[in-house]
Parts: sequence; structure tokens; C-alpha cells
Amino acid sequence: QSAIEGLEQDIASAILNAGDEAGLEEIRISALGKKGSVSDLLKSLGAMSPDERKVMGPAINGLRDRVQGLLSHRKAALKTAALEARLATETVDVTLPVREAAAETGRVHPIAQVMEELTAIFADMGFSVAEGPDIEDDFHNFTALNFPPGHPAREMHDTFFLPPGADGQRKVLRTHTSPVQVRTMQAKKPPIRVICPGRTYRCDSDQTHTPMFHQVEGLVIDKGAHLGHLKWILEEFCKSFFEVEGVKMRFRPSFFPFTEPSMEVDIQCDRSRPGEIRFGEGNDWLEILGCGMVHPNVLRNCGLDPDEYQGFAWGMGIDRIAMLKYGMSDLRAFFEADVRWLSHYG
Ligand SMILES: CNC(=O)COc1cccc(Nc2cc(Cl)ccn2)c1
Repeated sequence: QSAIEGLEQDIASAILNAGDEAGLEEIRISALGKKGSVSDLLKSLGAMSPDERKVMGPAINGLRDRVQGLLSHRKAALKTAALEARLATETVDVTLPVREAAAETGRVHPIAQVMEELTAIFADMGFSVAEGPDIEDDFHNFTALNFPPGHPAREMHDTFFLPPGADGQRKVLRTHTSPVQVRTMQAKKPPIRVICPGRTYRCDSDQTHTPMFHQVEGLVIDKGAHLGHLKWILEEFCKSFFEVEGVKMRFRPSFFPFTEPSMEVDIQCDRSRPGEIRFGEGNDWLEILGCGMVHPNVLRNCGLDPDEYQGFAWGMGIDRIAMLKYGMSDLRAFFEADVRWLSHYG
């Protein structure tokens, strides 16, 4: 009996002094494991006389139960203590100042910004946005637009050709967004007022031309549409986009297969200060777009009668305008997706 009490004292003090769950587990094994001190006592019951067992049985089983109870209480206490210790060190202090968030927020790409701005300006004048496929067929990209069969623009040095489509048609990456206007004239009954922003592709890329760039074209088809309407629309666009009231514009004769007459438009600017350009002042000129009355052949190719409907159209490169607006020197920076560069804009 006294041996049992002695053993219980030893085990109990060991349990209470256990520093962590690992230590406690070792005590449990030394007491209740296969070769444990309490387990040995339980095994010794087998060799006792019935009278002896009647006394020792309850004593030893009681010891085992009390040791199990002490172990589970100590284990719970150690778990709680460990959790409190973690809570004490890992608390998040929500009152700390916010970390520099600039790195995480996104930016709208300058080209996307310019696209949105252009679309909004023309939307205010009653234009809707039309979109179309980047991969076009020969008809929509060239033939419908009055490009003669042997025209150089159709050659490989200018145009990306893709394997012919299932319909046997020659496929190209569109070299302008005019095909979208062709599709619109085929699909919609006039009056038509659309702008067609989007990606265009040319394979004569060099350090000032990237193989993919962005254009926005505009088209008006109506009865009696004339150059006076075109002039007004382009002046309103320039005033809004270049943010100058009295912007001077110059219309120069030019040539495009799909317009007759064709013109190129410059706006007045001042580039006397290096690396800087100002619009609406100075006596320098900057070409910003091409335009003209839609060629009658194009109207006919799109199923319209030139004696019933007339129209005018224009087209401009977006990348260069964006560069001017954001004072950028290198077109390639647009397409390198360098987040640090982007963070300067927007
Ligand atoms: C970058 N683009 C430029 O320098 C000049 O673009 C231009 C000029 C004149 C007209 C057009 N578009 C057009 C479209 C149809 Cl469906 C019919 C007639 N014309 C695009």
C-alpha cells in the first residue's frame, strides 16, 4: 500500500512539473505504457491470491484512474497555456499605419486610357462602338476596300498571312480596323455612325513600328453626308482630346484606295522645347489622321447604292497619340508590361 502511495506521489509531481505536451507524453508512457510502472502493478495482480487481489485490485486500478485523470487535466492546461502564448506573440495590431499600398494597386494602361477617352468623345457625338475579328479574310481587309489585286499592301512584307481558313479563304491579321466598318455596312441599314478601335498588325516592324499597334477608325454613312460634317466632327474631336479650344487644323490632299477625295489632317503644335510638345500654339504641324469620302466602289462592295447614300471615314494610330499625350519616347515600352513603368501613368 505504501509503495503505491509513494509511486502516486512521484508520478503526480512529475505530471505537475511537465513543461510541455511532449514531456507529459513521456510521463504517460513511463506510467501507463506497456512497460510502465502502473502497467507493471496491474500485471502483478495476476500472480496474487484471491484475498490479496481483493485489496490490491481496487488500489491499483484507482491509481491508474487517478494518473489518467491527472494526465488529461495537465494536457488540457498545457494546450491552453500554449495557445495563450501564441496569442500573446501573434496579435495583429490593426491600429498600425497602412503599409505603402501603391505597389499593389493596378493601373489602366495608357493605350487603354486613350481608347476609353476617344470612345467617350465620339460617343458624345452619337457614335457607337463596333468591334470585329483580328483575323480577317482577304475580302474584308483588302478587296472590299478597293485595294486592286496587285496592291503592295497585300504582300508579305506588309501583312501577316495565316494558313487559309476552312472556307479556303486566305486569312490575314487585319492591317487596319476598316474591315469592321465593312462588316457594319453589310450588316446595318444606314444611317451609320460607328467608331472601331482595336489592334492592328503589320509585319514591317522596326524600332519605330511594333508589329502590333492600335488604331481607331470612324465611319458615317447617311443621305447627303459631306465633308463639312467630317471637318466639324474632327475639329470637335481635337478640341476635346488635345484640350485646346482654338486648335488649328490643316487638311492636305492625300490618297487611300478606299476614299476619294482622301486627306491627311495636321494639327498646329509647338515643338521648339526639346522633349516637349504643345498643341494649339506654335507654327509647327503634326499629322494625326487620314480621312476622306468613302469611295463609291467601297459603298457598292458593301451593298450600298452610291447615288442613295454617301459617307466619310477617318483613321488614326493610337499608340503615337498616346506617346505624345504621355510624353513617351519609346513605343516598345507600351508592350513590355513593365509594372514599374505603368505605375507612372494613370
Ligand atoms: C492610321 N490610319 C490612317 O492613317 C488613315 O486611315 C483611314 C483614312 C481614311 C479612311 C479610313 N477608313 C475607311 C473605312 C472604310 Cl470601311 C471606308 C473608307 N475609309 C481610314
